[in-house]
Amino acid sequence: MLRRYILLNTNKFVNCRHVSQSMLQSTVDEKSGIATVTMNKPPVNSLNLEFLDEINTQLNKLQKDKIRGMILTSGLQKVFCAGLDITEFYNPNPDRLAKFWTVLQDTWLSLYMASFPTVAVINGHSPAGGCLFAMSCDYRVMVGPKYTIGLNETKLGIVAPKWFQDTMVAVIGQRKAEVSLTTGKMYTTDEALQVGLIDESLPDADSALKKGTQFLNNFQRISPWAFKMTKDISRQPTVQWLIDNKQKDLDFVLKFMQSPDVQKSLGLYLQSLKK
Ligand SMILES: CCCCCCCCCC/C=C/CC(=O)SCCNC(=O)CCNC(=O)[C@H](O)C(C)(C)COP(=O)(O)OP(=O)(O)OC[C@H]1O[C@@H](n2cnc3c(N)ncnc32)[C@H](O)[C@@H]1OP(=O)(O)O
Repeated sequence: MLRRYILLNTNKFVNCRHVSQSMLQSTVDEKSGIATVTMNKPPVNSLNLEFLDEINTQLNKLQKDKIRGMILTSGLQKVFCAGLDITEFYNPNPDRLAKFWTVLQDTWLSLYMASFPTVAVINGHSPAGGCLFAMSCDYRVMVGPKYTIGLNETKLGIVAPKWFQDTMVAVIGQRKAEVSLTTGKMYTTDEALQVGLIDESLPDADSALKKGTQFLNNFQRISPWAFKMTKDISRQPTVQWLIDNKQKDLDFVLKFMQSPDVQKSLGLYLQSLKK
């Protein structure tokens, strides 16, 4: 493995393994075994087929490398992740859409059930799929106060799939999730903290990264096996539906996304984004 000194987001030089450099940068601190995975796909880290594939491959690699923890963050100025790339849904090629959705399912399962502890350092806006990724980590630290986070699918005229919804229920509870999902609510950092969607709010990215690292350091004294078993038991009810219904979920999406009404809503939403 290539060893070198590189500059991390913390502006400190640390001795680390440099794992990859493309849309995703991943570094592992040799001493702590903590990986920092930085999404860097301008302009907004939207999740298309290729990007998701890269994220999933990296998560699987980190698992094999037996890292001790992971921070997921963004290298962009003001966006953590804009969610799924809407152009994957608009006038889709059915074969590509099927691949895209399958890789999304797999990436979510890899992240949600990661064998190592994970922290999302949310250093920018985090709508829809971006919020799903953040909620799938074990801890969320968000840079405030100006960014927003939430599952806004209804505002696009689409529906958050059951496993997106269940992930939110697991974080903020049934009642709050229901109101949040039906209204497509995007929370400010303060609101997200109040409702329990994030665990901490920090004024800048450096202190958020430090806080995330502090959280991961808790696990130095915890057996990785005990951690993983506990997480599996806790998260099993949320993942089991997708594990049992991957094909049904895919069939739903293929049908739903090719319906004229949904295409019309998506077209209007894309236009409004371009404006
Ligand atoms: C029985 C029911 C079963 C249901 C089965 C169906 C299930 C379907 C589920 C579908 C689930 C979807 C989840 C999603 O993630 S959908 C994506 C939702 N994302 C958003 O709504 C975010 C939209 N973006 C923004 O709000 C903003 O861009 C931002 C993130 C706040 C950043 O703002 P900023 O001002 O910095 O940037 P711009 O808005 O100017 O954007 C720059 C360019 O990027 C393009 N863009 C933005 N977001 C996306 C995106 N998600 N996908 C593709 N492209 C995106 C934007 O158009 C600009 O492009 P331009 O430079 O060409 O103008």
